[in-house]
Amino acid sequence: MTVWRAPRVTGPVTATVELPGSKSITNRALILAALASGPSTVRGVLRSRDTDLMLGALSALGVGIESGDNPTTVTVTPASLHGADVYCGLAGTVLRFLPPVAAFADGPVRFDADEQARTRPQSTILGALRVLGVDVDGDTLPFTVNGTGRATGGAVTIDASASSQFVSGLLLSAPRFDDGVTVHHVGKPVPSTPHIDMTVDMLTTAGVSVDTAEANTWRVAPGPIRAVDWVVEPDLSNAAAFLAAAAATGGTVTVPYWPTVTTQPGAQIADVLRDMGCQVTLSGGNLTVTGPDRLSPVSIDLHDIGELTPTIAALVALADGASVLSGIAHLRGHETNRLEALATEINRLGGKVTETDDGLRIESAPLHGGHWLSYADHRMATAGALIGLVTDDVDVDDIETTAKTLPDFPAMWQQMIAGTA
Ligand SMILES: O=C(O)C1=C[C@@H](OP(=O)(O)O)[C@@H](O)[C@H](O)C1
Ligand SMILES: C=C(OP(=O)(O)O)C(=O)O
Repeated sequence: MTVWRAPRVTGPVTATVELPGSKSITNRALILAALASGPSTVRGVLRSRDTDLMLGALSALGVGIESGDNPTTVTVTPASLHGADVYCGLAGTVLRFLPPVAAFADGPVRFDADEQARTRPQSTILGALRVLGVDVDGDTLPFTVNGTGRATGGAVTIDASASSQFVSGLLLSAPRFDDGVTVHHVGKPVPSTPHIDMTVDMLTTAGVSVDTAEANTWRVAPGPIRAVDWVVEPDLSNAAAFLAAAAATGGTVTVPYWPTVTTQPGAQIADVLRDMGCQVTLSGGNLTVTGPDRLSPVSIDLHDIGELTPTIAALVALADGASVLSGIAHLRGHETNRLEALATEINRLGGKVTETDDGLRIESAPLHGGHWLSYADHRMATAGALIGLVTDDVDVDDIETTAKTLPDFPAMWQQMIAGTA
């Protein structure tokens, strides 16, 4: 594990930063392509730990996965699926999207993952699969889905308040079940609903009928999944850390190829930065953020966009005044307990952060250097980089963990600040 001295600037950062593909779109496109009625090409594929784990797992199940000289273009050829060992790393999208796919293998599919993944919520999707007629051994990692090549499907009621990925995972494979799948959610509100919209949108693009007329209910009809040549948008949640660098330094950062219409929750970083006093423009596909002299604090419900929390928490720790981030109790089950981790690490550098029932209260305080722990969480590592950009002597532990979704992060960050004082 490398301890990385976060590069420090004293002037405004000015840069254009091109982001690789979205993790969430890549892993959905790969699943839909693997279950489709013919071969597809996926362009703009993110190559990172989470997406390479998905590629590896699909290949182990028998799906044809090919990429030529350009690793971001992948041809996926569906095949009958067979039993396999699937390793999920710490990837929620692999942990929750692949067990339903495994129902269609003709033998046992054994799932395992990183030690840290064992505390992430998982049993909900396994219980749902049992209701849908799938034989599953175990409720926690490691577990086995005993695929038989087909499954009945039908209606299932789950509590998806711990993760939207339970809903997305069931919906992505739903058309392959004999009777389709209807998912009802009962419980506290489902977080990250834009990610469910992304799932529904991509299923619809692949010719699948999804009925969302009733609140908290998703009905997917059985039927073929059309082969689609997918083009993956840049990862807007990963873009957030770079845009936040402009906000923190009074600089200007542009991210090209910003989609005008998207289901990615990361797009909402534009509104958050505006609320903090940044100028934000979208023109000709370029999203440009210019930071203010002083950042304003914000009180904001992040329930829909929880994945942006580490970046926003780091940024509001640099603002003038107290911010409250709410609606994110479910982050305690993300890569790590993100509420505890953010409070601990910002406080270690002199910050004033308290955990609330469903979020964080972050007051302004002068920050100083120190060791920033990453907890194997890519977004904790980038949050440390952001604070270190404007704070002397911040050492970010395990910077390699950014490879979960952005393997080139240290080089991209360095390139962003090249030429800045
Ligand atoms: O479906 C997806 O691609 C994701 C859904 C969200 O999960 P939760 O609903 O568990 O927050 C998000 O935080 C995660 O990064 C990606
Ligand atoms: C919560 C996240 O990841 P995962 O897909 O592993 O849930 C994230 O990337 O912020």
